Amino acid sequence: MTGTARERLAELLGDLAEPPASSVYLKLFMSDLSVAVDGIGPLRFPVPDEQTAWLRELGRRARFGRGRQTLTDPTVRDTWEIPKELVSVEWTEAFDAALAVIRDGLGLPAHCELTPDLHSMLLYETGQFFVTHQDSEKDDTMVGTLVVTLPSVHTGGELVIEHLGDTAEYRGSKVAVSLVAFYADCRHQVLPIKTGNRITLTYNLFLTGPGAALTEDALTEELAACLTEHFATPARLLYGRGHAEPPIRLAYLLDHEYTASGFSWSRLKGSDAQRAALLRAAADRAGCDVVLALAEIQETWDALDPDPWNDSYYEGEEEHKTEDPGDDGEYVLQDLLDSSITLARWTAPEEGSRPEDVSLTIRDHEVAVTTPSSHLTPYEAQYEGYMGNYGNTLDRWYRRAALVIWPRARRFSNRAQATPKWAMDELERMIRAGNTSEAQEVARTLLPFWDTAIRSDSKSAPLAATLRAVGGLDEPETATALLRPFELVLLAPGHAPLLAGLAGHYGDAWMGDLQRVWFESWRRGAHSYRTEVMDWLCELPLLAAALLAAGPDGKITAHRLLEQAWNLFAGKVRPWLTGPSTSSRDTWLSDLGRPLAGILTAAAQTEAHGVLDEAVRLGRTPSDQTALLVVSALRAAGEHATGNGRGAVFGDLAAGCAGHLQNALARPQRATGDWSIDPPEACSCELCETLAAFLRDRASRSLEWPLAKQGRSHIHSRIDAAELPVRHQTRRQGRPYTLVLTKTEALFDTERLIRERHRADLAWITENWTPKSDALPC
Ligand SMILES: O=C(O)CCC(=O)C(=O)O
Ligand SMILES: [Fe+2]
Repeated sequence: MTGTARERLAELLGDLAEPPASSVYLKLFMSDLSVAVDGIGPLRFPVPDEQTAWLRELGRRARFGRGRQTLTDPTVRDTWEIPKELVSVEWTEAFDAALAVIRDGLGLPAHCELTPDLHSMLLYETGQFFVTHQDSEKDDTMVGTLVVTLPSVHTGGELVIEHLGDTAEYRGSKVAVSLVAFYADCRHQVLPIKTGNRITLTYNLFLTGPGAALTEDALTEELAACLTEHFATPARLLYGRGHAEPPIRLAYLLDHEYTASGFSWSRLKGSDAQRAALLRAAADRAGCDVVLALAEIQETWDALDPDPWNDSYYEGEEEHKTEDPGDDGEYVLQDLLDSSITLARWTAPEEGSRPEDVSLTIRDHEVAVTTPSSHLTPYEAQYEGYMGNYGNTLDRWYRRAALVIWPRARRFSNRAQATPKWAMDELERMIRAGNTSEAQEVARTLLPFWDTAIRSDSKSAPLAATLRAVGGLDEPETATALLRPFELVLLAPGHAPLLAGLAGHYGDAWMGDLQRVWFESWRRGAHSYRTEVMDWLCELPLLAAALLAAGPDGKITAHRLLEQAWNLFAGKVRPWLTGPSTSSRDTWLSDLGRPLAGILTAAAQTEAHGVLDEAVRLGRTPSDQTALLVVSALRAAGEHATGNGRGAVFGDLAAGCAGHLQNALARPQRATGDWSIDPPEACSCELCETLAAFLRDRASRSLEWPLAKQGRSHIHSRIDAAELPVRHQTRRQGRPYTLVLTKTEALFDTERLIRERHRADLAWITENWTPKSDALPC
C-alpha cells in the first residue's frame, strides 16, 4: 500500500466487507438433540407438562451478575435454573455444521472453530422473563452466547437482541430445536412468557484456532500506525506551496446519512459502525480522542451539460428526459474546482458530553475518505451555466457524518478552534483554580489559529467570555492578541464592567492600544461605512453611560474609545465638507448626523473634552455641507435622552451653524439673467478650460462645440459627475459631431431650494437651540 497515512487509513477501512450479522438464527430437527435430566430421564419433545413440572421441582431461582456480585432479584431475572450437573446433552453431527454456519454468519474467520460450553438449563414458566442485560465474557476467547430453545408449547418469551441500534426478535418452536447465537457485546432480554413454558439451554461460545482474535487486532494496529504517522508528518500543501506543520486532526468521513438529532455512536449504520469501532480502537491505541461529528460539504465542479438544448428548445425530447437519473444526473462532472468541509456539530470526548454546535473548517490534508462525496447523493445541487472563467459549474452540498480524531495532547487546541467560547471558559476556570501559569501556556497555544477561529463566526464570537478570561491571565500581549480579532460592533453596555476592569488591571496605555487595534481594522477598506458600524456609533451614549458607572477606569476607557471613534469619524468626513457638493454626497453627510450625535452625546456625558473641542472646530468649517451634517446631528441629538444627553457642544455647533446660514442667506440672490456657474474642480485639460469659461460666463446660456468622440465623452462625464445644471446633447451632423451645451433653469431652482432649506433650518435652530435668556436649551 502506498500513499499518505490518511490515504492508507481510508483504504484499509474500505477493504472491510459489509459488516456481518450480530446474531444468527437457525433451526435443527428435534431428532438432532437429546437431553436427559437425572431424576427425570430423557426429555420428550415438545416437552410435556408433567416433565416441565418435574423440572420446576429441580430448579433454583437463577442468579445474575452485577459487577463482582452474583445476585438474585426476580424483578431483573425471573427464571428457574436446573443444576447443570443433573443435565446431559447429546447432539448429532448436525450441531457441528450449525456451529460452522454460526461462525460464518457472525463473520468470524473460517479457519477458526466455535466451541460451545454448556452454561445452564433454564425454565421460564408463564409470566417469567429476564430484563435487558449483557452477558459477562468469561475469558478473551469467548465471543458470544448460544441460546438453544427446546421444542415446547408457549407464547411470548421472545429473545430480543439489540446491536448498533437494530433489534432482532426470535421465537422458539413447538416442533424444532431453535438456535440463536449472538455476539457477547449485544444487549438482550427475554420477554415475559404469555402462555405455557419455555425451556432453554445456554452455551458460551469460544473461538479457537490459529490467530483467532488476531485479524481485527492486526488491522487496529495498522490503523493506529497510520494515525501516528499522520500526526507526525508535516502536511504537504497544494500547488507546491511546501510543507506546513503536522496536522492536529484527521476527519474520516462516513458513508451513511444521519439527521442532526439522530446521530450518535449507537445509531451508526452498517459499515459505518464497523469502521467506527475499529477507528475508536485504533485511536485509543495511538493515544487519540475520537469525536463523532456532522460535516457540511460543498463541492464546486466544472460540469458539462451534454444536452445544451436542454429545457424548452426541443419539446419532443421531453419524454426521454424524465428518465434522467437525478436532479443533476444529466451533467458530466469534469474537474473538482473547489471544496470546503466544515464541522457543524459534534459530541465532545468527555464522558457525558451532549452534542453541541461548532464551527470548524477542515483542510484538505486533514481529511480521509473511503467513498468520495461525489459518489453520494447531495442534498442540494445547483447548476450555473457559463460562469466566466470557470465555464459551467455545478455546486453540490452534502451532509456527512465524520469521525474526528486528534492526539489527546492536542485536545484543547481542537476544541478551542471549534468552540472558542469553551476555550475561554476553560481558561477562566483554570485561573479561578489558581493555575495561572497553565492558563498562560494554554492561551499561547491558541494564538496561531485564534484570529481565524473568531473571524470565521464573528457575529457570535464570545467577547464577554474572552474579556473575562484575559483579565486573570496577567499577560498583556496575550490578552491583546486574544481580544484583537473581535468586531468592535459586538462591544455592548454589558461589557463595560469587564472592559473597565481590564483597563484597571493592564493600565490606560494598554487599553488605548487595544482600542487602536480594534479601530484600525475598521479604518481599512469600506468597513466603516457599514450600517452596523453607524448603528454602533449611534448607540455609544449607552456604552459610555455603562462605562461611567464602572468607575474611574471605565471613564478613562470611554475617553480612549471616544477619541478613536472621533478620529475615525472625522477622518472620513473632513475631506467632504469643502468643495462642490452633489446630491449623493449630501445624502451621505446627512446620514452621518446620527452617528455624530452619538459620539458627541457620549463625549459630553463622559467629559471627553478633546473630542468636544475638535468637534466644535470641525463644525466651523464654512460650507453648506457642514451645515447639512450639523443640522442632521442636532436633530438626532434631540432624539437622545434630554438633560445630560444634550451637552454644550451641541449649543456651540448650533450657534456656528446658525451663523453660517445667516451669512448664506445674507448673500444677494442670483440676479435674473445671471447664468454663471462655478466650474467643478479643474482637471486642467484644454477641454475643461473651455468648459469652465463657458460656465463662468454670465451671459452665455449655450455653446455649440464641434468635438470628436473622446472629447465629447470626457465633457459628458464631467458634467454628470458634478451634477451641473447643463443639458449636454450630441448633434450627429457633420464631422466631428457637435456637442450642444445648454444651461438649464435648474440653476435657479436649485439655488432657490437651498435658500429655502437654509431658511427652514435657521428657523428650527433658533426655535430649538438658541439659548433663551433664562435657561439653556433642553
Ligand atoms: O433464556 C434465554 O433465552 C437467554 C438467557 C440469557 O440471556 C442468559 O442466561 O444470560
Ligand atoms: Fe444473557
